[in-house]
Amino acid sequence: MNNSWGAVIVAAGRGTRMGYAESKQFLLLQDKPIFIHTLEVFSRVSRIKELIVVTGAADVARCEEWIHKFGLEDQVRVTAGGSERQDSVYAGLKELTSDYVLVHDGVRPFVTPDLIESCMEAAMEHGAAVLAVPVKDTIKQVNEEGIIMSTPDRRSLWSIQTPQAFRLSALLEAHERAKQEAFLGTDDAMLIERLGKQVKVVEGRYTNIKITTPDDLDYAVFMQKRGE
Ligand SMILES: Nc1ccn([C@@H]2O[C@H](COP(=O)(O)OP(=O)(O)OP(=O)(O)O)[C@@H](O)[C@H]2O)c(=O)n1
Ligand SMILES: C[C@](O)(CO)[C@H](O)COP(=O)(O)O
Repeated sequence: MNNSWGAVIVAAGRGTRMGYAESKQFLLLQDKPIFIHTLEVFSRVSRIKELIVVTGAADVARCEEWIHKFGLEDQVRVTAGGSERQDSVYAGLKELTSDYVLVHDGVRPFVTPDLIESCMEAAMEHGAAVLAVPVKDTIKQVNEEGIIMSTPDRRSLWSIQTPQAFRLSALLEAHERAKQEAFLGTDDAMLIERLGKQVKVVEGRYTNIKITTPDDLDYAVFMQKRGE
């Protein structure tokens, strides 16, 4: 079995929860767009031979310009995404020819090569793997009236991150099934899980945040200053 690797970096969201006119993946951290920081980490993992950025159709040209400006043009291709994250991932998958794929949020710039590689190793052993961290808070299930219904055992709860790694053929099949059945998931592992397949959880790091809201951006600036 061959083990060639590609990666899809999704960067086609609007950043509604961030609340800025500019999409959050294009905001600058130390004079560099957030998605470029993310791409630079992936470009340092030598086993990844195909690197696709998925962005909004109207942003393809400026993404290509940034990719050129930061010297990544030999490693990275850009394609247009869709209205949901899942559509964007699918658009990226269709560009790949590798045996395995990593899917990663363009707005998780603090991932590191060692985390990416540990996810890749686990996917080659188990077929599918995701990074995650154990939840630190007590989690409650709450009903529409704001009343606590249950307290799940925290020892079995993990906060799921990206990258998420899969055999490309399996993830394409899972996306096509989800599309046919009008199922929309919040991550790619869900699409594999619903086909009855196992996904291995690999312990990541709390610093691998997704920049979602303005407080995450403050934390990202702090992390950059600290040299993460
Ligand atoms: N149609 C979409 C929606 C999201 N994403 C990407 O998926 C990642 C995680 O999504 P999220 O944090 O939800 O980003 P947004 O959709 O931009 O944010 P919001 O939900 O607040 O609008 C981001 O890198 C985002 O650019 C994407 O490529 N295509
Ligand atoms: C894929 C993901 O980053 C895993 O935590 C997350 O599910 C994306 O979710 P969002 O709804 O797009 O924030």
